[in-house]
Amino acid sequence: METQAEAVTPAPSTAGTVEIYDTTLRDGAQQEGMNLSVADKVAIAALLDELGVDYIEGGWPGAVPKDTEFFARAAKELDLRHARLAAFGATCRAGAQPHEDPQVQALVDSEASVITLVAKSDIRHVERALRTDGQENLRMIAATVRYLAGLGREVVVDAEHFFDGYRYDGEYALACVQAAFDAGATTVVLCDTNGGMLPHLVTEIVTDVRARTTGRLGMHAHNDSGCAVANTLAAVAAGAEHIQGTVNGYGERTGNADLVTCAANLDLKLDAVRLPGLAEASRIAHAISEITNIAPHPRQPYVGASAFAHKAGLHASAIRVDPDLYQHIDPVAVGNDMRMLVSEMAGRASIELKGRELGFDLSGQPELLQRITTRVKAAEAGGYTYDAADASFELLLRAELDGGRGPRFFEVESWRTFVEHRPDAGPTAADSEATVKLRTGHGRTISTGEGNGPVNALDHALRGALLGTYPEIEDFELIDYKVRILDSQQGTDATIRVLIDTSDGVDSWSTVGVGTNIIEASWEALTDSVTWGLLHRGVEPR
Ligand SMILES: CC(=O)SCCNC(=O)CCNC(=O)[C@H](O)C(C)(C)COP(=O)(O)OP(=O)(O)OC[C@H]1O[C@@H](n2cnc3c(N)ncnc32)[C@H](O)[C@@H]1OP(=O)(O)O
Ligand SMILES: CC(=O)C(=O)O
Repeated sequence: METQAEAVTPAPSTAGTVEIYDTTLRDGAQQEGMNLSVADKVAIAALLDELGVDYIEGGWPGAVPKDTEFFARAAKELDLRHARLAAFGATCRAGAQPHEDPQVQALVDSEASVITLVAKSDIRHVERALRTDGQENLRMIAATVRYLAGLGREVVVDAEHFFDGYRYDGEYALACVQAAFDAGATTVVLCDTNGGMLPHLVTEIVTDVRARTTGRLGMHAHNDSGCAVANTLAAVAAGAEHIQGTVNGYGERTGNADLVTCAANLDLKLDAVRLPGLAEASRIAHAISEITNIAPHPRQPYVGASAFAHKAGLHASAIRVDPDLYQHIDPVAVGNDMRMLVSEMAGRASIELKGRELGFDLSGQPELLQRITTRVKAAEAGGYTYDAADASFELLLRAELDGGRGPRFFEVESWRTFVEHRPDAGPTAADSEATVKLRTGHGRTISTGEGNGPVNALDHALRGALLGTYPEIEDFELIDYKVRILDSQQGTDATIRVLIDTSDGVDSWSTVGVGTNIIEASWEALTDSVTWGLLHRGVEPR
């Protein structure tokens, strides 16, 4: 069987034996709510190249105007070191010739050295969606591949609905694969377009296709059965040498196979890939989340913020001996970090390891560790949550180390706040006022603040009172404020937990306050926030 067009030079693979093909910019962009600008796409492509993927599918030029522009800009702006750009499009239309089809011409005009064609391989789709017959579809595939390969392009064929098509009419699905290889496709990618496959079916089908063809096979899995990564790995085990997926698993409906998870498994566990940027994967996946403006999923395998976060005391006690006892890999391999979470489930080992993470050596101090553990458990029983408020935990730890006192940048004399309802005020007018009286080494200060809501007014008043002594707080900005009612059956007497996230433009930190009064709880979280911020700026109490 002829599997390669002579004119085609295979892509130099940076990986082991399996090629990594990213489709974040095309299939990933088909995710509900995602809308990438051309500049976003260029920025993501640069990050994907840093990750070290072999191919970056940039979009469908000729169909989506932004994608046409992407290829034009990419040629000028991107200096790709690892990856080759692939332009995606369909085979020529039924009854047409590829050189006359404007959509095929747009692929040529994109100047991408790799062209990926989506081709029907399920006879039901051929007859019902394309409204043509099986022979004509085989002609469309062969003619389009031959035309593009003849122009010196590497041609990848995505056999759409391959698995469903194979189960319905295996001979026809295989004939589509064969037609693509015979015409010069370097790779035929078996697509689980509807995402409903299970790993044992993928193993069975890919094994059969492998036995009956000789060209490079790929796998493109959607996640509708929750098995996209497993299906991709099953395909590789059965002989596929090219995998497609998207960073963070973006994609239509439930998404595509998460490419980083797939590649990390193939690299670290199966030795089938060498991804040059794997050790930067966490940063790159998060940077791409920033660009897509879709919050990263903390429980994402390998790169999620919680992927190596340990909460249970028993886990921590074993990790203290050897982190491998509770981790499947060293997080450094994917640029992630092990984190200890302090909570009601903590034991002394959790506190010792968290202390180490924060720069305190608490080893050999069992009484101190016990005191802190007891205090944490009691506070958590009362509504505090330290696994979401590292900064407040650090202040608690410092207080225990300092005989119960802890860092003090100011002494609060009193504070008060009130809300005034004025029917004639506009919607943006401040409706609250707060007064804070406190003392620093520079003397007594009284400050009044206005705000939209009493907490905002208190924040302004506290800043006003401290700014003269500690100008550093000018940079502190409250970036998130969350309130949770802990025992809602108590009605207006319920315990309230407030979590505040603060940033100084470089770092961000989280603090917690608890009380039956939302303003009191907020005040506690606010003062912890200012104290931790000053401490970490290296400021001495003045
Ligand atoms: C599985 C996948 O995710 S594949 C990628 C899907 N991505 C997208 O669809 C995003 C970009 N798509 C588009 O911008 C538009 O759908 C376009 C430009 C491609 C086509 O738009 P239109 O010409 O208006 O056609 P429309 O979208 O209504 O229908 C698709 C046409 O392509 C045909 N078609 C579908 N698949 C193929 C194929 N593999 N080969 C050739 N023709 C195909 C359909 O039969 C239909 O033809 P018809 O116009 O004769 O009915
Ligand atoms: C090609 C493609 O995106 C699919 O079949 O899902």
